[in-house]
Amino acid sequence: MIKTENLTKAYDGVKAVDSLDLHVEKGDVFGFLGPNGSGKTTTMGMMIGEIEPTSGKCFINGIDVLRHPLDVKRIIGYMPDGLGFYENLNARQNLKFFSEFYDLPYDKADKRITELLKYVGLEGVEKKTEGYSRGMKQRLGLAQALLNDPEVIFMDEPTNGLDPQGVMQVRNIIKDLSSRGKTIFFSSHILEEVRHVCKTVGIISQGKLIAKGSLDDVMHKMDKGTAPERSLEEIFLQTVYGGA
Ligand SMILES: Nc1ncnc2c1ncn2[C@@H]1O[C@H](COP(=O)(O)OP(=O)(O)OP(=O)(O)O)[C@@H](O)[C@H]1O
Repeated sequence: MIKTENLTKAYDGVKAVDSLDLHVEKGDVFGFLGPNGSGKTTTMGMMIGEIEPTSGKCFINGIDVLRHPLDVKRIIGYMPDGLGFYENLNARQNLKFFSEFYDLPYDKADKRITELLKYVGLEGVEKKTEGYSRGMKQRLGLAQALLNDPEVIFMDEPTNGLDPQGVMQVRNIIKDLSSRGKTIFFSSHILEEVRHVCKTVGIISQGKLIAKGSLDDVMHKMDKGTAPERSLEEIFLQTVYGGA
């Protein structure tokens, strides 16, 4: 469960995230939609305890992120937008390095890494990550985010730059994680990306949450019944970008 209360971040007096009140239920796949610069990454940064809010609060499974950041780190996984790996190490070696941040005994970590490499389709890939395609890096990033078998998983634009096959693979993994009861917070600036996997969505524009609920409800609210023939994509684009 993810809950924010009045969560706000200002940079030099300008609010990147403005009074965000969100509630994501346990087991939900929540799509956080908004254009570039709308505040998605900043919001996630505050949720995972990497960005200090200017004001407001955030709770993960009832734990206050600001007061107990390490407790929160133990139960979350984070897949950032820009993935950083040691390029001269292979996938297993990278995961081994990251596993040392968790209290996993050596043999347990090894077993977990083997399971995860299989899960994301990188089993048997021995080459260094410098030779990885973007899709392979995304899948390794996902494995990294799942190392501690987190209850709540944050993904910042996880399908960004992937080809259709890569997009499908990430979507299938998200669906599988959801079927195992994980709570997933997934950001994107593309409506199509969240439609396939998300149960509920929130739309952020210029730091403010302008709608939340089921995708149909949200689109219905934003449409205001003015042009019923418009597609969801058109309604979304008009609302957040002000386009035609
Ligand atoms: N460290 C920072 N210092 C100053 N301004 C920042 C900083 N980080 C973010 N911002 C500003 O806050 C706003 C929200 O940025 P953020 O990265 O959260 O948006 P986003 O929705 O994730 O964008 P994108 O889709 O491009 O990743 C932007 O105007 C950005 O320029």
